[in-house]
Amino acid sequence: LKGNVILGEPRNLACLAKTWKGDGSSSKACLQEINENEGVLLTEKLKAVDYEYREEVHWTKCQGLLGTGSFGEVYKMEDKQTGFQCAAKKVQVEHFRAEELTTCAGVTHAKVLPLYGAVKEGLWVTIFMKLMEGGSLGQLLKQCGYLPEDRALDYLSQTLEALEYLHAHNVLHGDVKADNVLLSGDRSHAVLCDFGHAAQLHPDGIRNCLTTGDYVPGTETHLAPEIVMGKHCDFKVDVWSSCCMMLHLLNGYHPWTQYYNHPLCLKIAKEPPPLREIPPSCHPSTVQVITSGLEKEPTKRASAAELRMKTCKALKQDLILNSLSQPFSLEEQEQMLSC
Ligand SMILES: N#Cc1cccc(-c2csc(Nc3cc(F)ccc3O)n2)c1
Repeated sequence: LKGNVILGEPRNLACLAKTWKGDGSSSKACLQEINENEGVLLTEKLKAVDYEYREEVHWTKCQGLLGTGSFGEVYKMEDKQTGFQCAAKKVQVEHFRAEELTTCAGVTHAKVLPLYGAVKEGLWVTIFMKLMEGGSLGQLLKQCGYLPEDRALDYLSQTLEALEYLHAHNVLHGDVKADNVLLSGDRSHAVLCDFGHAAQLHPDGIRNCLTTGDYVPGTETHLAPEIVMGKHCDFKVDVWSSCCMMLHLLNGYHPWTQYYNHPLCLKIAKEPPPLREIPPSCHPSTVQVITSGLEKEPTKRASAAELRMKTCKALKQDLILNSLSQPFSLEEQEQMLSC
């Protein structure tokens, strides 16, 4: 069995990933394809052996399912040689989008989940990422129902930090939601993950239409009006989604779902923004944040950078007014005030 798995650089992974386009699953699924093993590992902690990196041979899943990502399930895995553990998402080749890797391969930012590499083995692509002990924000929400206002603001602020960086690098995430925000063990740090719906926008500012080509829209309840109307889209679609996530964090349910049945896209296009879903208990500065991010007209909508500033101001207001009631550690309060 020959393999072609190397220790390499993000750019090597980005160009190899483009050859993994889904059409391999058509006529070319010959025997050679089934046993093919190629990829790029970006860290020494994952070690290929004689250019091979195969499941059960060089790495193995440990414990159960961590979660479900876009187009594939996520497992905790262990490298058999080094004992290093990380997260791994297995995607069938025909559902694999090269953008999942090309958009985030070269990205290093404190609020974006680090990529450790990706390997194709037969008809499967496995993507390796840093393990986040705290699980996803979506899982935290399922456990505790909904979040207090300042915790929600803090996670929104960290998500907007990631979006600010990605947008500055012409990357649109495309599926911002609580399930794609992962937490550190103590749940104080949040990182954005899962670039399965990401797109690289051309910096010349011409807005792209996301409903053409192989683009698969993100989560319906979080889709911006311009996407459901098939209009040209830009980074502002992520800002809209981040405020849909904020409503989800505060209420414990996705926007629109308490008022309408599926398909929701017609309502998202026709109805005013779901501002009535902002809890009445929210501080005016928090209302202002969500209102600025849920502007239907993208040109009027706040950018990720602008919304992060507003979120930080709201946090400071909230913290000062509520500092006694929230059981935040002093370190956490300092972290929030520093944002
Ligand atoms: N660690 C971890 C962990 C725990 C729970 C959910 C997730 C999760 C949700 S989407 C997600 N995507 C993802 C995970 C990978 F390992 C590699 C590529 C991915 O797109 N992961 C990760």
